[in-house]
Amino acid sequence: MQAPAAPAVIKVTGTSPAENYDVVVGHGLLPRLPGILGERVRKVLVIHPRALRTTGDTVREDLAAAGFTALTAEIPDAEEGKHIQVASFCWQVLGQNDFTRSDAIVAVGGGAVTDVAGFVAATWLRGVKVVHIPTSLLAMVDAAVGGKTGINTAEGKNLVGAFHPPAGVLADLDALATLPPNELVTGMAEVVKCGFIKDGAILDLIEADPAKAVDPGSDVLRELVERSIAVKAEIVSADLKESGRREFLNYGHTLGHAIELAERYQWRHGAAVSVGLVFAAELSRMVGRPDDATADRHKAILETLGLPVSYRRDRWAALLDGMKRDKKSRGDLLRFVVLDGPGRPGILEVPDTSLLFAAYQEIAD
Ligand SMILES: NC(=O)c1ccc[n+]([C@@H]2O[C@H](COP(=O)([O-])OP(=O)(O)OC[C@H]3O[C@@H](n4cnc5c(N)ncnc54)[C@H](O)[C@@H]3O)[C@@H](O)[C@H]2O)c1
Ligand SMILES: O=C(O)C(=O)C[C@@H](O)[C@H](O)[C@H](O)COP(=O)(O)O
Ligand SMILES: [Zn+2]
Repeated sequence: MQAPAAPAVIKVTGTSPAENYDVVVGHGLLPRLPGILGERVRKVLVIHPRALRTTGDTVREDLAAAGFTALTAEIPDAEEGKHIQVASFCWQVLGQNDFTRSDAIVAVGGGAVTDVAGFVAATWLRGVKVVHIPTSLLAMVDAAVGGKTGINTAEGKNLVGAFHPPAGVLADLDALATLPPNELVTGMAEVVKCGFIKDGAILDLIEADPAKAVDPGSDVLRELVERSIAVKAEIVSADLKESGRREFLNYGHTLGHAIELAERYQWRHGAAVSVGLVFAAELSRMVGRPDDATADRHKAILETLGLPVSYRRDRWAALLDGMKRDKKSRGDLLRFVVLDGPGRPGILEVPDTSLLFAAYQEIAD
C-alpha cells in the first residue's frame, strides 16, 4: 500500500501578520491541533453536531491528553444549528466555565457548525480564538476558510454574522470516509463554483473522471480540494471583508440562498447553490456575457455530478422576495455575480426584475 501524500499547506493572509493562518489538507492531522492553539490557551470548547459525537469526543480526549481543559458542546445537526438559541447555549457554556479571552473554541463538523461556532467565537468577549476542523467536503473547500461566520434568521440565510478568521484549519481527508455520498456531492457545487470563477483546471478534472471526483479516497478529489481552497484563500487574503472581489465567491448564491429559505432549509446549501449557478449562467448569457459553451457547461457538469439544475416554476414570487434580502443588494438594487467568460466573474446590477424572471424561465420546471 502507498503511503498517503504529505499534507499540503495553503496560506491565508490576514489583515495583520498575526492574523495569517494555514489551511492544512491531509490525513491524520489531529496531532497538529495543540500547536495551532498555542501555549497561552488553557480551556477549549469543542463544538460539534449530534451526528458527530464520537469525533467531537475524540478531539476533546486528545486535547485533555495534551494538557488542556477541554469540554464539548453538542449542538443540533445541520441548519438547525445555525440559530440564535444555539449560539446562546454555547455562550452559556462558555460563561459557566469561565472562558477568558485567552481560551479557545474548536469547531468540528460541516459548514453549519463552522459557521455557528465561528460566530460564537467572534462574539464571546468580542472575540476568542477559533480553530476549524471541517468534516464535510463543503466545509473543507469553503465554509472553514475565510472567516465568514453566521446564523440564519426567520427572514433569511446568514443574515446575522461577523468576519472572524480562524487561527487555523485542519482539513483531514479521513473525515470524508464517513460522509454520506449525497453530502459529498452537494459539496461539489462549491468546487464547481471555484472552477468557473477562477480555476478552469477544476472543471477539466471533474469532466475527465466524474466518478473519481466524488470518490473520497481518490487523488482527483484531493487535488480538487486543494485547488478549491487555493481559490478561496487567494480571494479572502485580498478582500477579507468583501468590499470587492470577495463578492465573486457568492456566484450562484443569490438564488441559492432564496431556495434554501423557500425550502425551509430542507435542501442542502450545495444543492441550492447548484441551481443558483445554472441560473446565474443563464442570466450571464442573457446579458451577452459568456459564450454559449461556457454557459451550457454549468448545467452539464452539475448534472453529471448528480446535482439539481432546475427548480419549481410556481415559487418565483417567494424566490424574488428572498433574493431582495441578499447581502449584495444596495437599496432596491439587486446585484448578481455573473460570468463574463471562464475565470472572469463580474457584477451585474439589475434594476428591473423582468430580466431575472426571463432567466428563471430557463431553469424552471
Ligand atoms: N462561512 C462560509 O464561508 C461558508 C461557505 C460555504 C457554506 N457555508 C455554510 O455551510 C453550510 C453547509 O455546510 P455543509 O454542506 O457541510 O452542511 P452541514 O454542516 O449541514 O453538514 C451536512 C451533514 O453532513 C453531516 N456530516 C458532516 N461531516 C460528516 C462526516 N465526516 N461524517 C458523517 N456526517 C457528516 C452533518 O452532521 C450534516 O448532517 C451552510 O450553512 C452554508 O451556509 C458557509
Ligand atoms: O466566503 C464567501 O465570501 C462566500 O460567499 C462563500 C459562500 O460559498 C458561502 O456560502 C457564504 O457563506 C455566503 O455568504 P453570504 O455573505 O451570502 O451569506
Ligand atoms: Zn456557499
